[in-house]
Amino acid sequence: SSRAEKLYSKLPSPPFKLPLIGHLHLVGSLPHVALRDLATKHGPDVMLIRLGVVPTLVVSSPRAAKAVLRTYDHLFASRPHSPVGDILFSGSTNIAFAPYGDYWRQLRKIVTTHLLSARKAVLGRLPREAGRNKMFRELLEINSKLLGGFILTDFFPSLARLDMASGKAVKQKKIWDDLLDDLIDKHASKTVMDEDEQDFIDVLLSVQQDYGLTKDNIKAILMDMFEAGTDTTYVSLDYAMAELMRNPRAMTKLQAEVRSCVTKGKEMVTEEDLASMSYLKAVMKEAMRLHPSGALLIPHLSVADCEVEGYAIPSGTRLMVNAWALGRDPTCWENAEEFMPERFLEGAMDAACDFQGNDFRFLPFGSGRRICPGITFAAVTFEIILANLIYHFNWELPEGSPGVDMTEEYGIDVHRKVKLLLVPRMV
Ligand code: HEM
Repeated sequence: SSRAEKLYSKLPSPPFKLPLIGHLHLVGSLPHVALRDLATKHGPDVMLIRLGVVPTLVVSSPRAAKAVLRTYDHLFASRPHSPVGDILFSGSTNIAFAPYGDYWRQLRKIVTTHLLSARKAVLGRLPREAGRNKMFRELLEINSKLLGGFILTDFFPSLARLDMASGKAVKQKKIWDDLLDDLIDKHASKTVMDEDEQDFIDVLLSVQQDYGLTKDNIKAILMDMFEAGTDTTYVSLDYAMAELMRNPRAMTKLQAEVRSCVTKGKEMVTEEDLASMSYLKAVMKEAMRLHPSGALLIPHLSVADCEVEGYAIPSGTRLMVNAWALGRDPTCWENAEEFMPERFLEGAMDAACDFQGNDFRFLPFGSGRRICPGITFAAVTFEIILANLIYHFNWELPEGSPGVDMTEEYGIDVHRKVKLLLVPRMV
């Protein structure tokens, strides 16, 4: 509307806006980096960019992040409509894309009370038929590209039906459907079992009637869990290993801690051993500070007018919070670009910093109503896997390796482009 346009025109905004595509040409292949650089010059707290026809508020300072994710969290807790999300998640009926409202609230309740409270690993109990895991990985990778937030359909809604991404999404959805229908049917025909043996699918089926979920709803939730619960954790682990290989001093320290905290002779590190591993937890935080896999979180959408940093923001504004930029802001972190897990240890400067959304410099899981519901699950998974990798092996780069390549690639999660190739040596 012309009123909204008037308000948008008052916000700081980068120059070089083009007709139709807006600032899209400035975003490039690594949007979190490009947006940080643009923000530094044109709007360090908030700036307005036009992605195609869509006005988007980009938040890049802790103070502004606190305004949109705490003070006005309730007003920014919705999601923009995504044509690709509609196709993949049957009308965006998954948690991550559902608009703010009763349906979303109910799904959050289901996952927090039934799925993520218990210790159930999503992939651990999937059938391991040949080829299936590989197919899952490929599906997840394509999904990630489709959902990354910088695809044409999102910014030129009128083109949605013509766009390639939609075509790909339709194909993609068909493959997911076949896979999930088969899994759900197999689970539905199973006889009652021990509660401990239930996986995510069993649990969802057991509450399906209470919550009035359709099969399509269940499939959308499962895709969310696979998407959010596997790649993000895996990417964070990959970054932690990559940083440890680049920082042998930190690796040595972690090895010493892990090996001393586990009872001698024990075969695996288990959850009970983790409590005393403070350096391990610091390594996890530091890897996520430098490499939050959701670099720009998931886009939010405002549902009412409000004022941020002195600017009036109209209802219906898309919001991106640059968590990657917050974690590297040289004005709020000492040696911001360096991998220094020590900063999070007791007695150090950032000892009190957690990733529960209370410290607005550090938002790898977001904050407020849309905060990741999988934090605890992700942290335990991360710690247990990294601790076991370190407990059993010394890791080396292959002979003649030029070192670890940290080049990034953007998708719904930001990941390293080149696979990490390491040689394990039994301890
Ligand atoms: C290291 C691992 C993980 C990271 C870095 C991560 C990060 C995030 C981020 C940044 C968001 C968006 C927050 C926002 O929009 O403001 C998010 C949302 C979400 N995450 Fe995670 N996540 C991880 C693991 C998991 C796991 C293990 C699960 C579940 C199995 C999960 C489920 C979800 C769901 C369902 C949402 C959408 C929430 C909503 O829109 O209400 N995540 N996560």
